[in-house]
Amino acid sequence: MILSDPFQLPVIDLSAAAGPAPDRARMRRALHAAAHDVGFLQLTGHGITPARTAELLRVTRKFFALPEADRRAVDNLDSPHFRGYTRIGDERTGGARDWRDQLDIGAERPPRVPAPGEPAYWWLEGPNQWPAALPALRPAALDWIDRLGAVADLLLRELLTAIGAPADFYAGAFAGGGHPHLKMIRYPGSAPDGAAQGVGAHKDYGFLTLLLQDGVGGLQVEGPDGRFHDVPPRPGAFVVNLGEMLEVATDGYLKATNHRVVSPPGARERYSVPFFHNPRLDARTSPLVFPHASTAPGATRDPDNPLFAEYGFNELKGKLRAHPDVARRHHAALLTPAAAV
Ligand SMILES: O=C(O)CCC(=O)C(=O)O
Ligand SMILES: [Fe+2]
Repeated sequence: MILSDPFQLPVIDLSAAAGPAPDRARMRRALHAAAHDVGFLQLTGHGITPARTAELLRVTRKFFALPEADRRAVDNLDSPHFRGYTRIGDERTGGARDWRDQLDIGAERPPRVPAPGEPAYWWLEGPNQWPAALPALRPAALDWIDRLGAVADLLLRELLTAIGAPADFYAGAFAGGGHPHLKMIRYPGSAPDGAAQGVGAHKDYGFLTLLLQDGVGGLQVEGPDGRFHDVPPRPGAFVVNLGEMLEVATDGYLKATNHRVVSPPGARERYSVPFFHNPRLDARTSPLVFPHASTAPGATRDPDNPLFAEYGFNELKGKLRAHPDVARRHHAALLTPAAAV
């Protein structure tokens, strides 16, 4: 007998949002269950064409194929805004080294250096660093941010409707475009010491993450049994997971789920591009008004990972922890937990 894998992620076809009412209702029921029970799903029917997706992966691979000097020309050590290139082994999750390199990109905005008394999270706003050796990257990345922002916005509205909340409850938190974040990532195979941590177990900081992964695999999700389960790549689908803000907003009714990436074996490379649908830095995530609020179990309480309702503090916590070299170089004064908030 073949047992079905209980961790096969639910597949949600977002095109049903514009379809006949019965299809829409069925999709919303499935979305409600996925967000409440698992916190992860595979998203199809999102309207991003295979050609556009292939082009983004092509430009991602090209960036990592540039000579090291061209990648180092946009080193994130030179950005107080945590933008640019992080070398393999310079990022940390759960206190241990991640074996990946990456390019961090956000909305292209002028720097907003916090004045005395203003929250330190304004450091997270600022210009990107674009690789001069690959001019095609900038338009491709900014276009992807726009398009996935629109998909994520629709998905969030469908999710809020699905659980009985007003669809536009968080419109104010995203006013002006929110604080989107795109990460182009390469996992360059196994580390020389044999450690398998591509990226360590973590939750994402914001509302929703839409992940494009290539065909290699390695992403794993923590199940209710506390074990990590593979999320096999599904061609044409984005892996979607809920971030800490939705867990905070719903007092744990919706789940931000731990996930990690196991390094590909040997010298095999894996590429992925998560898009993080984050609200404005100064958005205070108000508790969601919805009919299931009374059954919410409470958000996770982990002394090593406090959850902040004001989004900017939640992201700043993560960035200081993940990029200690950038933090030491530009933000030494923020390195005590009390200073960061
Ligand atoms: O590369 C992946 O598949 C996941 C990456 C991830 O979880 C993250 O960067 O937050
Ligand atoms: Fe993540």
